[in-house]
Amino acid sequence: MASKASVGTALHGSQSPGGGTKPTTQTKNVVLTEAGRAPWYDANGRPLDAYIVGVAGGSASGKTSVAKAILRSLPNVPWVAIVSQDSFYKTLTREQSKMAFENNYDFDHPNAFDYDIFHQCVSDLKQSRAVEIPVYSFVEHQRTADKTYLYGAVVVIVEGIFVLHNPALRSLLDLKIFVQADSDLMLARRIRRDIVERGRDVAGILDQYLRFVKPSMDNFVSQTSKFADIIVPGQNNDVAIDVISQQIKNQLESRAMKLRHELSRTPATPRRELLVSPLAAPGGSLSMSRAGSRAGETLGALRRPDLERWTSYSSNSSSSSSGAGPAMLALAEASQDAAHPLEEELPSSVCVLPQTPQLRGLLTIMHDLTVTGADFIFTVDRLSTLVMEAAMAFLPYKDKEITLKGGRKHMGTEMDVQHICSVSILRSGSVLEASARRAIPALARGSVLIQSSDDDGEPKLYNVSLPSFVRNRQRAANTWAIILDSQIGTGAAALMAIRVLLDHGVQEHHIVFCCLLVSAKGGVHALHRAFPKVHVVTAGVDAELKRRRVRVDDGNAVAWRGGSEASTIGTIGGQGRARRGGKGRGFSSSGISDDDEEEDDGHPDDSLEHDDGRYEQAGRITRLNGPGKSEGAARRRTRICFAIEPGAGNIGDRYYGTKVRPRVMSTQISPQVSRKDLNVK
Ligand SMILES: Nc1ncnc2c1ncn2[C@@H]1O[C@H](COP(=O)(O)OP(=O)(O)O)[C@@H](O)[C@H]1O
Ligand SMILES: Nc1ccn([C@@H]2O[C@H](COP(=O)(O)O)[C@@H](O)[C@H]2O)c(=O)n1
Repeated sequence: MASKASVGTALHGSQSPGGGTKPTTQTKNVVLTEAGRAPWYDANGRPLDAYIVGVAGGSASGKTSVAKAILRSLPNVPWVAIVSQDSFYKTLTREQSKMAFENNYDFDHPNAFDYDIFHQCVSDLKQSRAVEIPVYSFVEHQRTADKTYLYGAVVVIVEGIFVLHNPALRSLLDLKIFVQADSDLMLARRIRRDIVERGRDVAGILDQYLRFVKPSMDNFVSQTSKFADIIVPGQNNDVAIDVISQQIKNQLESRAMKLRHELSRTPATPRRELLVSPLAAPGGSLSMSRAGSRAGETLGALRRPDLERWTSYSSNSSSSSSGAGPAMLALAEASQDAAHPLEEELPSSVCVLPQTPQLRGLLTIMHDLTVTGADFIFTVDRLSTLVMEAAMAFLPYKDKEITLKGGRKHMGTEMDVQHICSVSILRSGSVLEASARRAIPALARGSVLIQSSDDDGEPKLYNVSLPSFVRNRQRAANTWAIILDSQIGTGAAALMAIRVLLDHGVQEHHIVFCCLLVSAKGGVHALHRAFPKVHVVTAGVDAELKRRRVRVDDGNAVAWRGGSEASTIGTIGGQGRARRGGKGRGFSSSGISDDDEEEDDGHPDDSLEHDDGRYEQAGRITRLNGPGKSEGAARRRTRICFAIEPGAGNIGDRYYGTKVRPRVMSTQISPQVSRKDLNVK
């Protein structure tokens, strides 16, 4: 008889093999994802509100059915969640539970619900935070031990008999709907549903209906219809659903963010190209002979301001000591031999490994597109190890007494973290994973799959996979997270990954971002502006972030320079728009004009575009269709993207030996519910 509600199971009652009916598991907390989630935060990293729809009405009026119909009408909205008020019934005492099984407990009084946790949950979802929703069993009249993890919904539909009753809850709703149905229709539906899905018998249903359900409808529920923006009939409501879905689409469109170009803007710092990197010498030659030859060329090292910042954060944390300070200071002292020309060009949160001749040598191999795959992998692994070792200095340490030979005591240190995980930005972040685990064997692994949209170049979040301690808000607050990515260009993916962790409750100063390469003129500035407490540790810095025209190869952006693949960080402009032959929507909000995203400007495919609008051809040029192309296939097969210069190519692709990005057509985030489960056509 007992049946636990869990997400992802059938949403409707089913026939038992014997032909009779049996109560089935049912829950209404579902998420359906069809596409990646576009940025849900502004350029400062502040989250924008999710759109919250409230659906109230009498029991069996059709609230859940209306919620599902709205969900079906929003196929292009990536993540839509339905949350049921049932999840927030108060926990019953033993006595109350006995009453419930005897149909003597009033589940239709407003006091039957725990509005505090209900409000907190909806408020968290509105602020795009991850939540864990209680799972309720109508058969047991209790919450089960399970919880449903929910994260990433762009639209949240909250349904329940008292959704419009509580003023605080009402104030969270962007759209208020009341479903109206005749009481005899509601009773007929309820009898059938409660027998099939909730394990009840007719006598009990009628008894409960007359004593509690009907009076509640008359005294409380129907009164709340006056708060509704729209009254929807409980049947034949297609037109109403259309109107509602159009309203939601309009609202979402007006909130859409365009961040990529904004993040790629060159910060207003003086040009010091000769001082930026030995790899950024005039003409783009990779000059090892310059490595370490002048103190002025040394890139920024782990710097004292970072240590002070770290120390002040860690002293706020009760569990941390400043044990890492001395280690960091030692590293910093060792690199105090030179003034760092990039200090002005890199934000203080970016820590660049001391540019020793050895490190420059490794960076040179990584930048060299002619090295063998084995050499490249070997080099990337070594660089990853160096980066990870440096990153360890940002973790908290505490005193630890040990016993030496002969019984003497000695005070040492040990890492002081409750939970720690790596989060790879798939897939190029995975190249650092092995080194991360070598440095911290207990490291739990997580990942986020972020890809640039073919349509508008914006980063899209397709999947989030985090250890269970990050999915729990309390434990997430005590978690340290090391984000792994091979390079930071515009900073768009980095910003998104950090936002995901913050949404789960990981503290900003507990996040360390590890990468092999950043662009001095790229998104690290935007990253610092948005999240100044996140430390970025990198092996190298390249000078520029360049707009580059790339060929589109089967949906993957491939940039060509001298016949070799260059590093493409993100794209602007898209196949879809070009195929339609128009210029598409301008990106006025991000400052990109239609001219910026035009598909044909008469320039070669691998030309670099300077800030002043000049174009430059570098290396041997491989033209796709020759200069001056204006129509047809060439138009359809190029787009603008951003690339780090000089760049090391797509490090993930070079490491894994293919330039094909993981393609995600549609994906689901936990809980796993398919359109089929929802009977979505
Ligand atoms: N428009 C409709 N036409 C036919 N049956 C419906 C309709 N809307 C709901 N029902 C049925 O009524 C029952 C209760 O509907 P539901 O949407 O679960 O109501 P509520 O969430 O308000 O309790 C379900 O068995 C459902 O299949
Ligand atoms: N253990 C419970 C809890 C609630 N109910 C009834 O459910 C109704 C609300 O759910 P709807 O899907 O119908 O909106 C409410 O009228 C309660 O009487 C129950 O029977 N047992």
